[in-house]
Amino acid sequence: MLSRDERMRLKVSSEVAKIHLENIVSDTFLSDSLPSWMSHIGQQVREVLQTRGKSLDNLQASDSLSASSLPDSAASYNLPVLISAVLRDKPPEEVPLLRITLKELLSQEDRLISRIKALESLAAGSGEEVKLVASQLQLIKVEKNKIEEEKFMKEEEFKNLMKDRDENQVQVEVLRKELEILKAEAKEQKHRLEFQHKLEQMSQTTIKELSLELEKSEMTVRNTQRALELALGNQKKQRAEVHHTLTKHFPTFEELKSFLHLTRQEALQMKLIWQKEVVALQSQLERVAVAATGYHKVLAENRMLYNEVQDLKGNIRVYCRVRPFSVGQSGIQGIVNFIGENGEIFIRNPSKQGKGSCKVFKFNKVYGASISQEEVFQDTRPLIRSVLDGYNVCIFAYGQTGSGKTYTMVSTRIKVYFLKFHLTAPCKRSCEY
Ligand SMILES: Nc1ncnc2c1ncn2[C@@H]1O[C@H](COP(=O)(O)OP(=O)(O)OP(=O)(O)O)[C@@H](O)[C@H]1O
Repeated sequence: MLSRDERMRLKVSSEVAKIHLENIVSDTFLSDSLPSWMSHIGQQVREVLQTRGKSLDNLQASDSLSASSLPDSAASYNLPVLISAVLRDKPPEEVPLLRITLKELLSQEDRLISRIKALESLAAGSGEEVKLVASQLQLIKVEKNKIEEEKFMKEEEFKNLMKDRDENQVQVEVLRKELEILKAEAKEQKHRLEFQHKLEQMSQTTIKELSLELEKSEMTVRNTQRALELALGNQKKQRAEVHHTLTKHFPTFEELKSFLHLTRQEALQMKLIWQKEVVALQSQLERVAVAATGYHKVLAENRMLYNEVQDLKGNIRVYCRVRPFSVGQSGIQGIVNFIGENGEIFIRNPSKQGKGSCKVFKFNKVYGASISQEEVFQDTRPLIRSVLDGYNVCIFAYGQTGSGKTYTMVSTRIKVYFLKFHLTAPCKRSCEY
């Protein structure tokens, strides 16, 4: 009797074999490239196999049957019947080909049956295998524990390695920084050395230049020495010549000496005379100085009196000047009727008749239209003198536009008029503007 598990395993094996056989048959007979009679045979084989499959299912369903109870030649037992059934209707020329194909099918079926048997034997020995597998499982568990321990150890090692790596990284960082510092120092040293090298080069060139200059100056000294020696020789010669000349002209020198002595005596006498004259002049100067102080006093008094007179004449004086008609106004009749000698001017009003037709105005002085600039400036002369004496004076012109203010004040001949005062140099400087 087969157990339920064994039967299931057998069913699976037979299903696999069936599918395999079906595939072979369909590959062989149902291809589109085969002739129609071969496809027909394939179809018949499939049907036969399906009926066999059904019988197998029936076999598994009934518990009274066992796989071992099947005869070994069960498949071959049915196949000859099947072959004879298939070949019965076929023409004789197709039979050999079909026989070969069916032989192959038979051999494949045999192979499948032997595989089913092997599977049955496997199912029989499964208990022992389970035990084997359990022992192997135990061994595997032991191995697993070992592996886990190893794994733990490795993890610990890994952690230690990581720690070491971190420490090493820190050290590497420190070393890198030190390396950078060393690099910077090396760079600085390199710069310094380069600078020193340059300095050395410069100093070498300077030394060379100096040595050249030294050589030049040595040459110059030698030349100068030679020139000096020459000059000394020449000087000696000249001195000898001078000595010779002196000895030659000695009598003339004696004459000159006596003449000089006489001249000196005369000069001394003259000096005495001049001294007496200077004393006399000094006394005269003192007298002149006394007279000058008196003169200055008198001059100051005179100035004071003069300015007092100016004050008495009036601190504010008003002069009137009548402007002549210009060239284009020759046909117009003037309104000035009469100019008096004491500063009166009579103005006529043509729009009025009788008493109110003439008005009289009084000034310090009235200048007529024919009066020249010199005459006007002559009257400012006393005021200019007061300015020179240190008094403040202001002269200004007043009148309507075009009445001749600028003409009167800033004549081109004003400078000429100033020169007529015959001023002393310092006064002249202060007056010119
Ligand atoms: N006494 C004079 N004789 C001849 N020409 C004169 C006289 N006075 C003025 N004029 C002429 O009259 C014109 C006007 O004179 P000026 O420019 O001096 O007037 P003003 O009063 O200064 O005028 P404004 O107020 O516009 O400056 C000028 O052409 C000037 O040469």
